[in-house]
Amino acid sequence: MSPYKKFEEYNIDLKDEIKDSYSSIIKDLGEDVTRDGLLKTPERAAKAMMYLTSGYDVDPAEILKGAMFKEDYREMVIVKDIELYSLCEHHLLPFFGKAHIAYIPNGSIVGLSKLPRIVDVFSRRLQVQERLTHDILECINTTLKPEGVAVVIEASHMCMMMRGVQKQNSTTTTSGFRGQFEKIETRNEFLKLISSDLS
Ligand SMILES: Nc1nc2c(ncn2[C@@H]2O[C@H](COP(=O)(O)OP(=O)(O)OP(=O)(O)O)[C@@H](O)[C@H]2O)c(=O)[nH]1
Ligand SMILES: [Zn+2]
Repeated sequence: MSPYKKFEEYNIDLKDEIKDSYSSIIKDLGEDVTRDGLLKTPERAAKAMMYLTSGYDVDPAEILKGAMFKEDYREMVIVKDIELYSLCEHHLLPFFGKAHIAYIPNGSIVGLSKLPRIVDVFSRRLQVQERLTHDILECINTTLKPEGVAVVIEASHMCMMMRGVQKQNSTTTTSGFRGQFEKIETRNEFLKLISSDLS
């Protein structure tokens, strides 16, 4: 049996060490952990953090493998505007935005929902945006073995908004391209399609 859990099966088993650590942090901030509003906060915060990092327990390749279908469609498939929420590994503050994914099948297509699912798995780990982009790209490339794969992520980082340089409107774009998307025409077609509003 796979050692990995599906998110649906992920029933957070509270770790007392994490709860106790949050309790110490709150105390060290000068707060009274015994006051009514804070009494359950260490437990809530621990559960929230455990959920937000639950992607370590899930194997994203298994998610893709579970819904691969033989199909002779060899055009570009794009799933765009996939919302994502992750945690920056430097400050443990959220970064959030959108992922756009495309691939060109090579005999197999993948269930569409599985692409947002792997975005969630890799996002629910301590990340930097560059590695998140690369993780998604490589997972699709090595598991599905498509003719090509492209990933673009646009995100805002709370560590640059709430603190530090305090820039509210800057966004960061990262991208990765493999196979056919290394060709400029294919890459441009993808970039044009993700920036257009076809509705
Ligand atoms: N490349 C990259 N950097 C990130 C990401 N998330 C946060 N950072 C940056 O990580 C860097 C950490 O730099 P440090 O100088 O060690 O930390 P700091 O003193 O808190 O930096 P400031 O945010 O500039 O105040 C900062 O420049 C952050 O903007 C990310 O996803 N990718
Ligand atoms: Zn940060």
